[in-house]
Amino acid sequence: MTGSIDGPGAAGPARPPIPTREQARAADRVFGDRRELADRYVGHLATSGIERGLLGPREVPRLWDRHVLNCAVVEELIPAGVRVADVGSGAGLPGLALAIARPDLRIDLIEPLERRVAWLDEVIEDLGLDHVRVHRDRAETAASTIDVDVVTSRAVSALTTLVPWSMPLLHGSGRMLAIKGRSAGEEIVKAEKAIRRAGGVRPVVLTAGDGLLPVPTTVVAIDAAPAGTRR
Ligand SMILES: C[S@@+](CC[C@H](N)C(=O)[O-])C[C@H]1O[C@@H](n2cnc3c(N)ncnc32)[C@H](O)[C@@H]1O
Repeated sequence: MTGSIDGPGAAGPARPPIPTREQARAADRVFGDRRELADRYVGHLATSGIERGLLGPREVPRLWDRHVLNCAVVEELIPAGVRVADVGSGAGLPGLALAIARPDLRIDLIEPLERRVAWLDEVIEDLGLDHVRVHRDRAETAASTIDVDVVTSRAVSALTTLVPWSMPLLHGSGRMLAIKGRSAGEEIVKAEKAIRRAGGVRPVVLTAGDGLLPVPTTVVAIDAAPAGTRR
């Protein structure tokens, strides 16, 4: 996914895509009475998100399924009322999709690029998402200011790099949830040492959105071991 959703769009502003009947049904289930906010977010992605190069114009027809719904269904893996940090949010995926679905969470978006941070701030204000903050920072330096229960990410880096960036934000308690592709299991094997070194335990491949999306979202979940119990 890295690369295909980035880079300035050559085309002009696009129209927000209308979801198919199946996508609308899934969106109603995931966003409930906040569905209108999700529509508005997709509108931002399809217009200013493309104009300002946060996504490529080819992504417009797949904003609902490949991006917003694919990310929002991860909400089913997140307990009620917890603090969440989204590493490398870009255009707010999965962080803003989760924030729309789950007003009970407190969400910190971590994104180093200024123009992306500015866009995220504007969208958050327009949608009235008071439970979301944006931090202009890199994941590897954010642990001094951020302490959360769940760390999410999508299309940021391979697990070998992502685990040492994400685990410190949990401060020894909680879970990282990384949206991954079909090779999630192989990535876990490759990252075995990095997971152990970062204090991660019980890496598993989960799915979210079963029965809701034609292709459920694949997620790597890794728990944080409390500092005194690490081997
Ligand atoms: C390919 S984009 C993915 C954006 C979004 N997560 C998505 O799935 O659409 C990767 C994002 O990670 C951010 N990033 C790169 N290095 C980072 C770091 N060290 N810490 C936090 N974010 C980083 C980039 O600025 C970019 O927005």
